[in-house]
Amino acid sequence: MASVLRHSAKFTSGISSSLAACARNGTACAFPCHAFRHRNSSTSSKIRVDLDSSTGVAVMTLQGPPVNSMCMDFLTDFAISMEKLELDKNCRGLILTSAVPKVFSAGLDIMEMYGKGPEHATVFWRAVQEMWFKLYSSNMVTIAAVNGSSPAGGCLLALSSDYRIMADNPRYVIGLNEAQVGIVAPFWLKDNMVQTLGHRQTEKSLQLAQLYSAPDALKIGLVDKLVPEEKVLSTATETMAKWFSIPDHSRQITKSMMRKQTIDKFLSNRETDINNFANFVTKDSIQKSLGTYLAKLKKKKA
Ligand SMILES: CCCCCCCCCCCCC/C=C/C(=O)SCCNC(=O)CCNC(=O)[C@H](O)C(C)(C)COP(=O)(O)OP(=O)(O)OC[C@H]1O[C@@H](n2cnc3c(N)ncnc32)[C@H](O)[C@@H]1OP(=O)(O)O
Repeated sequence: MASVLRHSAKFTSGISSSLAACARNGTACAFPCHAFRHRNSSTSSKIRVDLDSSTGVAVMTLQGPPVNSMCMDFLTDFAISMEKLELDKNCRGLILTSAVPKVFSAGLDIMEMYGKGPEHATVFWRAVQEMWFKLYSSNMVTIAAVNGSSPAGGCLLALSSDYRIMADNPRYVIGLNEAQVGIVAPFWLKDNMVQTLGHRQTEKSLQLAQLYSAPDALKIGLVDKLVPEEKVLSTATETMAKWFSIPDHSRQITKSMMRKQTIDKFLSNRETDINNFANFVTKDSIQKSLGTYLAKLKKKKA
């Protein structure tokens, strides 16, 4: 709870923060103040949210270096930001992107799963479920602007969005590589992938823990569009306009109809899924796999 309060994202007026910035720099404000009239920003330790009320588009920027890994603070910030945006009548669409060079998100923070007891595993997994659930069931149009590598939990963010745009860079990878880490994608994430790629492709992707380069991800339909890196965000904004041309109520009902089965299955198995995770991740054999994987990640640098 303390952590929730500490990291509670505070929406502040864009006008006052811009003026404050000008005042801090001791410079005349370069932008006319009306340019900020409709902007609201919130920043927490891991996530920044900028909502332009005049367009109805919020940009959520992941800003947790070195790799935007999803630790408890990240998950808490994410849930709070989503709740605020969902309740904000001025917000119709959300773009997810990263401020960390070359990485969209490295997925779950492995340190949150390594060397921790079942109580921590329970709290952590509930927060992971909540992140997926809030995004997957969002009323907003959600677009992932994937401007870097996006393995595992990073791919989860993309998969649960309505549309995925990725930087056209063959060095960036995306996919669910959980099996490589010695863990298993939960059923709701597997279902989410099946809906996107189909059963056969998902089976191969998950069993082989495949990470696809951006061009390969486009080929199999894991992402919808590739654009040069500097155009990822602007393309996401243009794409949003197309989705906004459909009336919200009919688009939202259609989305919820398409996703209902997966959501219902998740909700009725949520507690079992948490218990399975806590039992699974605290097993000696799984801890050993996680330790080996972590060591490999560290060794990469040496
Ligand atoms: C019946 C049983 C069923 C029960 C169900 C059980 C469920 C079990 C669990 C299911 C969980 C599924 C859902 C999701 C899982 C995950 O997300 S697991 C995480 C997987 N992620 C990865 O494998 C990515 C690993 N990282 C990388 O590949 C690279 O870091 C990168 C993202 C491509 C970036 O590369 P680069 O820019 O070269 O950075 P690095 O030098 O590699 O890393 C910088 C530092 O960050 C550390 N780090 C990287 N990733 C993570 C991470 N995910 N968690 C924690 N830390 C990470 C890395 O070690 C470096 O650290 P330092 O060396 O200390 O600087």
